Amino acid sequence: MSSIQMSARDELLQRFLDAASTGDVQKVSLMISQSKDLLNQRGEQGWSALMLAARNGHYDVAKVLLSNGCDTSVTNRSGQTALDVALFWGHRHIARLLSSDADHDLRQLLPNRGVEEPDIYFNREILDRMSDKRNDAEWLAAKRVAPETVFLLFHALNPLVCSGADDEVEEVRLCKLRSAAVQELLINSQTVEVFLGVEKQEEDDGQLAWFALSTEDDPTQLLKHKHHNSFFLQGAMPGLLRLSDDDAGVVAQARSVLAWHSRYRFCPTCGSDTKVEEGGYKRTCLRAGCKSLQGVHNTCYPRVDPVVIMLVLHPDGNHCLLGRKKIFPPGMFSCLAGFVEPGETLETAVRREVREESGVQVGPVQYLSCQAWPMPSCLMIGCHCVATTTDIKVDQNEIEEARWFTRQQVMDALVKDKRAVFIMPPRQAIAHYLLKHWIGCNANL
Ligand SMILES: NC(=O)C1=CN([C@@H]2O[C@H](COP(=O)(O)OP(=O)(O)OC[C@H]3O[C@@H](n4cnc5c(N)ncnc54)[C@H](O)[C@@H]3O)[C@@H](O)[C@H]2O)C=CC1
Ligand SMILES: [Mg+2]
Ligand SMILES: [Mg+2]
Ligand SMILES: [Mg+2]
Ligand SMILES: [Zn+2]
Repeated sequence: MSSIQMSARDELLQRFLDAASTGDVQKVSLMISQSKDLLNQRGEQGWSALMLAARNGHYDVAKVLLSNGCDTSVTNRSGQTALDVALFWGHRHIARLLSSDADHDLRQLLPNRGVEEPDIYFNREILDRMSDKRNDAEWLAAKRVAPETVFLLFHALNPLVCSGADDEVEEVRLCKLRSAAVQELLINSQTVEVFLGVEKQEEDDGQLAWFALSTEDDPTQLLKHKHHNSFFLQGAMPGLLRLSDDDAGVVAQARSVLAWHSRYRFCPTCGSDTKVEEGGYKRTCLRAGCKSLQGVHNTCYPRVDPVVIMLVLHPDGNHCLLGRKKIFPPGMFSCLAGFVEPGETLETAVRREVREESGVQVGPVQYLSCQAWPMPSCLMIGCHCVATTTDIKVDQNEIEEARWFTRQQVMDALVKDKRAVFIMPPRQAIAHYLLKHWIGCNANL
């Protein structure tokens, strides 16, 4: 476009951008004092004055632009901020200037850390795991036959529970069987047994031990002469969310270890058969000479998969980003989440998953709390973070929809107000806690 065709406005902007690009501090300052709205305007390919200064290493120009309140989160058509540009071209002093400013402002939006260890579903530990007893075969054998010992029964990873009603939502209790009731199972070589721990108590003597037993046999046969009103809880979600907080913690431990047994029957190193050791906490390869027998290998122990789950806050401090997967119940939106990949920090994983799933770029990240999630064995690492860009581009493979919701909309959903525009994740999910913590609501809703 020739300068003749340009409107006076375009021409003014072009002069301003040229001044920033060539490092003419005086001209930039003068033009801002005459027309402040030039600050965040963008020219060709969406480049702002700050990006051009960052591109060409003009520190003083960047400083003047920032001191006049220039927006550091603006992006060009390639989705780069001025900070990205400065980093790309190696102008570290400008990158430092941009990141310290941007980070400081954005960090102010993160909520206070709050309670160090909130009582989140699945996290309660009513047993002392006593891992030192896992190698004490004699002690374990004595506990196995002690009449008061508690046995929890699982079939296809579903716990045996009791309930007063047939209600689909009512809280259920774990069925605690005594050794007399599980004699047949204990001698069956197909039964997988895991020592869970002893009930927490002061005295050393008379410790009440708990075991989990997993059977492949027909559960209806097993139940014939046993507990009235007992059944295997069907479907991990939402079935497992019907347990009491005490029971949920025990199930988080038992189900994850049993799921590992069901998936790692053979040696992951050579494919040979394995034997169960250490009270159900180790599988050892039976083939002499297998590499897994030399040294310590994590393939022999139960696995835990770290998953980051994050509430992304809008740079305006008043919105948060929630998404929904196709499998969610209608109307429900929740925090974005994703598996941590090898070689990643939690912060990097948060930024990558948010970018992949929503197209939004994330700046500061703050860890809040975590949750055991035994489906089959995740550790949900709950974070708040602040976005530096706000345009949403959803990855349809993972997320059906993602939206910015206002603080008021989250409050309405939390109290189930009739104006609510979405449904909260259930109170048992850490996503619920991340949302509640952001709006500063500590009441147990
Ligand atoms: N407690 C809570 O509030 C919530 C818990 N979750 C849990 O977090 C888990 C991870 O979240 P997603 O969004 O699904 O993760 P994601 O965004 O990383 O995508 C999942 C995909 O990643 C791949 N993947 C990479 N590593 C994997 C691994 N170790 N195991 C299985 N798949 C792997 C698979 O292709 C899978 O389909 C979910 O499976 C869910 O159980 C998710 C949201 C809320
Ligand atoms: Mg993902
Ligand atoms: Mg995901
Ligand atoms: Mg992923
Ligand atoms: Zn092996």
